[in-house]
Amino acid sequence: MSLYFDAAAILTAPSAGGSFKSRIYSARNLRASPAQIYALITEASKWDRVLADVIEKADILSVERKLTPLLALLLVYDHLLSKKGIAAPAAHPLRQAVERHKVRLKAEFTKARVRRGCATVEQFKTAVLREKREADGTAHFVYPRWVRVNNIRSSLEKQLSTTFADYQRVDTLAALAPAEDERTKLKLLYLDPNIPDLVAVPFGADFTSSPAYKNGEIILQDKASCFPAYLLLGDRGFKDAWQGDLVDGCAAPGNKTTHMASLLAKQQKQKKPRKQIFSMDSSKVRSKTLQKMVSLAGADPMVTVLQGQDFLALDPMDSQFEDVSGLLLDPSCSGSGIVGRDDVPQLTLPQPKVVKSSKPNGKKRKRGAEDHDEPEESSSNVTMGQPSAAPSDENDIPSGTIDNDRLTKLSNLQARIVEHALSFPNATHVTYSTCSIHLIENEAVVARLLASDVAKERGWRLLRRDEQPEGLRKWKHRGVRRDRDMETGVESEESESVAALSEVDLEACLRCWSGDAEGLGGFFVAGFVRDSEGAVTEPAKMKIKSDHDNGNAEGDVTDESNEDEEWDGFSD
Ligand SMILES: C[S@@+](CC[C@H](N)C(=O)[O-])C[C@H]1O[C@@H](n2cnc3c(N)ncnc32)[C@H](O)[C@@H]1O
Repeated sequence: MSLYFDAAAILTAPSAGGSFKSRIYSARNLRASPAQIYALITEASKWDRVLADVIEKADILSVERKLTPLLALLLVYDHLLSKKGIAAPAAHPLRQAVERHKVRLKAEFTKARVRRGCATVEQFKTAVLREKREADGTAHFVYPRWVRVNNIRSSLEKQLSTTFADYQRVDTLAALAPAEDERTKLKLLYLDPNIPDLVAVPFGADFTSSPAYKNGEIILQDKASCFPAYLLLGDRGFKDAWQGDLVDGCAAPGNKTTHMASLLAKQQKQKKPRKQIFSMDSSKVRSKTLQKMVSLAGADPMVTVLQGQDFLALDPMDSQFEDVSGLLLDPSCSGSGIVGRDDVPQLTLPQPKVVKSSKPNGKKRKRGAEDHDEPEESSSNVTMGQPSAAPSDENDIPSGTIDNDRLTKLSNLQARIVEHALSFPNATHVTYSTCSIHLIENEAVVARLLASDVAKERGWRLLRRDEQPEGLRKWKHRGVRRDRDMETGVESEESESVAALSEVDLEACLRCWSGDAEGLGGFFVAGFVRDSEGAVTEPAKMKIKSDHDNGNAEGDVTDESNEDEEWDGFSD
C-alpha cells in the first residue's frame, strides 16, 4: 500500500524544479521503489480523465471516506488496468474500499469505452491518449512558473541582469507556451502587470541549481498568493513607508510573511531593518519550515517567528502588540481552488460530491486516528527536502468529500480568526484570504465579519477597489454573489448561499479562478480598513476583553471549536 501513499506524496510535494523523474529518484523517505512509483503515476495520468469520470459516476468517494480523490484515482487505475491489480493485501481497508465497488467501476469503465466506439482496451487507450493530448494543448500555457524577486536580498533589476539575463521578454502569458518539444529549451519571461517584482517563466523552468534560488534572492510563489501582502502594504514608497507592526497569524510555510518583509524592505530601502512582523503558525512542524523560509529570505532582522502559536490565543491587549496596525490572515481552508503544478503530470481528479449529509454513520472523521497511514501534513516538505517552500506547499489538495458541514465548520473558524484580528486595538488594515472557490469560505465570511459587533463598533469596512494598490485595482476578477458553476463559469442560480454584500463590497473582493487565461488556481482575498483610527471605544473594548476571557471571539461558534480540532481544513 505504501506505493499509493508514496505516489500521492510525490504528487503533492513542493515542486521547486528538476525533472519529475529525477525528483522521484532523489526523494527521501519513500518506501516503494522509485521505478514502481514513476510507472504508476505516468500510466495512471494517461487515463486520468476517464478514471475521474468512472469514479465520479460510481460515486465511491461519498461512501468511502478513507479515499482521497488522488488515492482513489491511483488505486482504481491499478484495479481496472494493471495485470496484478492493487498492490496491497486483500484485507487492506483501502483495497477493500475500491474492490467493494468493482461491479459499478467495471460497468462505468465499459460504458466509457463503448461511448468512444472502442472494441478493445488497446483501442480505448489510443483514443484516451489522443483526447489527453488535445486537452493538454491548452492546459500548459495556463500554468506557468511564478517567481517573486525578494527585495531583501536582491531587486528585479538585478535579477533581470543575472538569473534572467538570457531570458527573452514576452508580452503575454500565452507566449510562455511554445510547442511541446521546445518547452524546456526556450527561456522566456513575462513581467507580471499586477504584482510588483513578480515574473512568469515556462512551467518547465528549473531554478533548483541557480544561486539566486539557493540564496533566497528569488522565491517560487504563485501569483494569487502574492495578492494579500500587496493588498495590505500597497504601493507605498520611502516617504510613506508602513510604520506600525504587522502580524501574519496563519503563516507557515511563510510565503506571505516573506513577501511582506520584501515589500517593507523595498519601502524602507535606506533604513536599518527592525523587528516589525510577528509571524506564527499553530502547527509546530510547519513552524519549522516557516522559520527556515524566513531565514533563507534574509528576513530574520524583520520577523519574530512564534512557533506553534495559536493566533486565537494571542491577547490583542498584550502590550507587545500595541503597535500592530496591519494583520494578514490566510487560515486553513478547503483548498478547493488548488490546481496541479508544473512538470508533475497534471492529473484530472474525481470531484468529491458536495453532499448535504454531515456525519456518515454518526462518526466524525478524525485526523491521526482513521487517517494514520495517510501522508503526513508535512510529508511534502520531508519527501523532497527542498530548502524553501514552493507554491504547492501552502495548501494540500482536498481529501475526502467536502460536505456542507465541513465547509460550515471551516468558515466558522475562518470568521473567528479574522474577527480576532479586527479586535487588535490599533489595527487599521487586515487582509483575509483563502485558496478556496467556495462562497461560504469567502464572500459569506466577509459578509459575516462586516455584520459583526467588533466591525460595527470599530468602523471596519472593505478596502474599495479604487483604494487598492494600482496593480490590484486593474485586476478584473471580483467577488461573486453566488457560487459559480465550474463548468460554465457562470454564477449558479441554484447556489444555496447568496453573499449579503453590496455591489461596492463585491467589487472590493478579489477572486482568481482556475482554467482561465490568468494562469492561476482558485483564490480569494479581501482587505478590511478602519476609517476611525485611534483608541477602541469603551463598549467594544469591554466586549473584546470578555470574548478573550471566555476564549471565544464569536459566541455562535463556541461549540464548533472542539470539532475544529478534529478537522481543521487543508493547510500545507
Ligand atoms: C493556508 S496555510 C497558510 C499559508 C501561508 N500563509 C503562506 O503563504 O505560506 C494555513 C496555515 O494556518 C495555520 N493555522 C490554522 N489555524 C491557526 C491558528 N488558529 N493559529 C495559527 N495558525 C493557524 C495552519 O497550521 C496552516 O499552516
